[in-house]
Amino acid sequence: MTTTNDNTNQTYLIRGADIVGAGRHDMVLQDGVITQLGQVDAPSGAVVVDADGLVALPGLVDLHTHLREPGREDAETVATGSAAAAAGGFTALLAMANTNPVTDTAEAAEHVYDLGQRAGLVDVHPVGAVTKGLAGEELAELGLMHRSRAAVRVFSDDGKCVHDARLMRRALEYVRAFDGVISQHSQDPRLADGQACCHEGELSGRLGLPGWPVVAEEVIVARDVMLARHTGSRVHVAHVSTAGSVEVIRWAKAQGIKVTAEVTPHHLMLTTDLLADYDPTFKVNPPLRPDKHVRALRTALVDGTIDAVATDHAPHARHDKEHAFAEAAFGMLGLEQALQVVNTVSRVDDGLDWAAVADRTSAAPARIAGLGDQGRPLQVGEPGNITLFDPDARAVVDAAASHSLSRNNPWHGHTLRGQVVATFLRSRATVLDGKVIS
Ligand SMILES: NC(=O)N[C@@H](CC(=O)O)C(=O)O
Ligand SMILES: [Zn+2]
Ligand SMILES: [Zn+2]
Repeated sequence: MTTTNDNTNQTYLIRGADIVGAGRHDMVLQDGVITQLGQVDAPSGAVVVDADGLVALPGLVDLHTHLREPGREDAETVATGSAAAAAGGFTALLAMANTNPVTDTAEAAEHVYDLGQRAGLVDVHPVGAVTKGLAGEELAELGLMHRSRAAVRVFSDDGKCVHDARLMRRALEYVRAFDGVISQHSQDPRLADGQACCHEGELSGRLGLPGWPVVAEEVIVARDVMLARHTGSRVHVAHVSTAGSVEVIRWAKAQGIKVTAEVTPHHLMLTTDLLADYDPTFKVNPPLRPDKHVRALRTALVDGTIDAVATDHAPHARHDKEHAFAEAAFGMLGLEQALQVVNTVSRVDDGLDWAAVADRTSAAPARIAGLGDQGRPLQVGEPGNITLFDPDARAVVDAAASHSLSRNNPWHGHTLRGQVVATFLRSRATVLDGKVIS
């Protein structure tokens, strides 16, 4: 699918948005940047967007997206994933390396980068694999990927844990030279064996499903923060799911260790008891956890122990997902509902104000990934990367209405709060009136 945008030079006047960090103002977007802020007259030829009652946030940045191209274009392509991202208010995403072939060379990274440019709806930044083929045996070409056109800065074997401590140490040392970061899928393969498919606890016993214990995650988080301390490098904990991991990260940050962390929308809201019907939609890695962990994750997001919300958008084709629970693929969609979930959760808890939402969904992930022109405050002269969000809308999620090629949407049928109304990428509308512009 080719996407054509003929609105590149269009000027927009966003009328009366509640601009995070700036108050209620009009905003003019032109030539890639915010050119005016305040009470302004419509420049000639400007498209006026009535933003009364809408919040303007810096465009969202996702540290953790699975686009399935190359290899599984039946589940997602760079173009369809980009459309889902734009619809969700994103202006940039990091595309995980577990494609086929794996993104473990400069050429592979440039290929994904170019597909993102061609789709033109969000900035697609490929994540590079830490080890060749994600096999956990030999470091991939980290330096070459960084020096490529794709300028890779985030590396991850996500889907698999870099469990060899010596390899993890070497990877951390390697990326320090260019302020890169290793994003770890924290899961000890000996504590969470190949059969495990849900949280180990009272429910897994009752359902007769092999579970994996919280400690399988926590031992790797603990090990990695010590390796980060030893090397002075940056480690990022992907999809934190347990209260114990939060404690370790909180401690490590207090020591000045360079650790950052992300939590997914689903781990902020959904709990393990959804598995009672053996619905594989809710099968995900790491697994949904009991309420006690969900509460710890929310608290950690509010107090900043967890830096960012990241979707772990993991599309899967029907024939991989619609199986008996034990055989179904791990993963769920997340791009289109992420901001709605954060809005829903933070309304309930009353913990996150809009400045904090903007930080956790945009500024912090942009900083972690080293994306200089994303996550910037909404001020004159800054890039026009903006999401307009209606915080009070209520929408019933319909999986069939997704831009994703896949339908494994855990929010299907849920009523969530809020709705993305418009998204602008460097002043160009990628979404208007809730519709992706293609
Ligand atoms: N999250 C998942 O359950 N699945 C991810 C891999 C991963 O993030 O570990 C996938 O690629 O499908
Ligand atoms: Zn993972
Ligand atoms: Zn993932």
